[in-house]
Amino acid sequence: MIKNDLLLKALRGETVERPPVWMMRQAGRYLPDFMKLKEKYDFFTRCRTPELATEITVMPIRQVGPDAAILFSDILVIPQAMNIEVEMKPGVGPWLPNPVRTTKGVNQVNVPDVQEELQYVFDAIKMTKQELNDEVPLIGFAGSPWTILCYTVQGQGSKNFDLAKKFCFTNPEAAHILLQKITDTTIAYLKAKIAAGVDAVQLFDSWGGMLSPVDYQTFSWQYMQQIIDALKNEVPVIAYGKGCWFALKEMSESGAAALGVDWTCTARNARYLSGGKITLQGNFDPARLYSLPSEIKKMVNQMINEFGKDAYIANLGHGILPDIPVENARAFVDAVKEYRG
Ligand SMILES: Cc1c2[nH]c(c1CCC(=O)O)Cc1[nH]c(c(CCC(=O)O)c1C)Cc1[nH]c(c(CCC(=O)O)c1C)Cc1[nH]c(c(C)c1CCC(=O)O)C2
Repeated sequence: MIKNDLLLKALRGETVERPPVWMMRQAGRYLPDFMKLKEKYDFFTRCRTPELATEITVMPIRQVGPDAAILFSDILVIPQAMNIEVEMKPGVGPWLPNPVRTTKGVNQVNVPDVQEELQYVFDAIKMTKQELNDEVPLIGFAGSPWTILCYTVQGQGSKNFDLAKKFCFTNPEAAHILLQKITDTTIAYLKAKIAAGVDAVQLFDSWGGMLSPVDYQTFSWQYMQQIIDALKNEVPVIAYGKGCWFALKEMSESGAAALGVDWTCTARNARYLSGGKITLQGNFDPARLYSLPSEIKKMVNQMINEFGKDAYIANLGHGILPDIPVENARAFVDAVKEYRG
């Protein structure tokens, strides 16, 4: 049904002529047209207006040419829907004026009716699917419960999420109640995204690597696993954990269709740790897109040779940086498309 189904083939582990390619955060600030819209509408207006979310989602498809679209939205629409105020402050990033740091605070957090609170996301998916006209698949996403807890407790971005960890380690009971509420909301949310038409789902555990391997199991992975269990029979799930190479074995046994890896792990190590069969996604250093296009192309070829063309999705190891020239992003995508072994 979908004309370019390379991503879906790779997620099923089928042989492909070349790997599919997309870029995390591809619907974003390195695109001049995105910056024009940013002048007119604030961040959550862009998320909440299906026409704008659709336009931004399709922008990189037309201007850079990856093999999949990812819906323009944010992982923080989930805490918003759970009755936690979230702002996007220009120059600062996410800002939560009333962070959750007590048992009482956790008790005030809702598990909402997602149809009521997040209908705008499902409308954006339906509109985007129409606009894409089955050219490429559409990826839906959510943050991992741990990564959402990080923002909910810390109240903003952080280098080490010290307050989030302090909360988990001093009040684990409340932390687990909060994580379960986020998990339940996320499952309902992603099921509704699938019903609205997304073809695959990615979980972003952007801050999983902040935890020790033991704490990762306790505070992050068990909740990721619940989400994967709930969705894996409906669409392929990609589990991305930044800095989580130590968990690749467990992740490979989870029922996820693919695992995202960052640039600190070699392809050989990632294949070894994940058992050699499961599809892997990654792992170009986003800062390497500052290199000249000719060098980017060389490095991309090397990356594909190391991962192998099958059971592989070419991507960055984390989101694209805001000041990357569009032609460098295009060099990355083109290099994968030109790959011939
Ligand atoms: C941690 C996280 C967030 N949001 C997200 C994550 C997980 C991925 C990752 O780790 O990068 C996920 C996300 N955020 C956005 C998308 C859209 C789809 C895509 O292109 O991948 C996705 C998948 C749009 C966005 N989300 C945001 C922007 C930029 C702000 C803007 O346009 O005003 C975009 C395009 C804002 C945002 N939202 C968040 C942060 C930290 C920021 C600020 C970033 C910064 O200012 O450098 C939280």
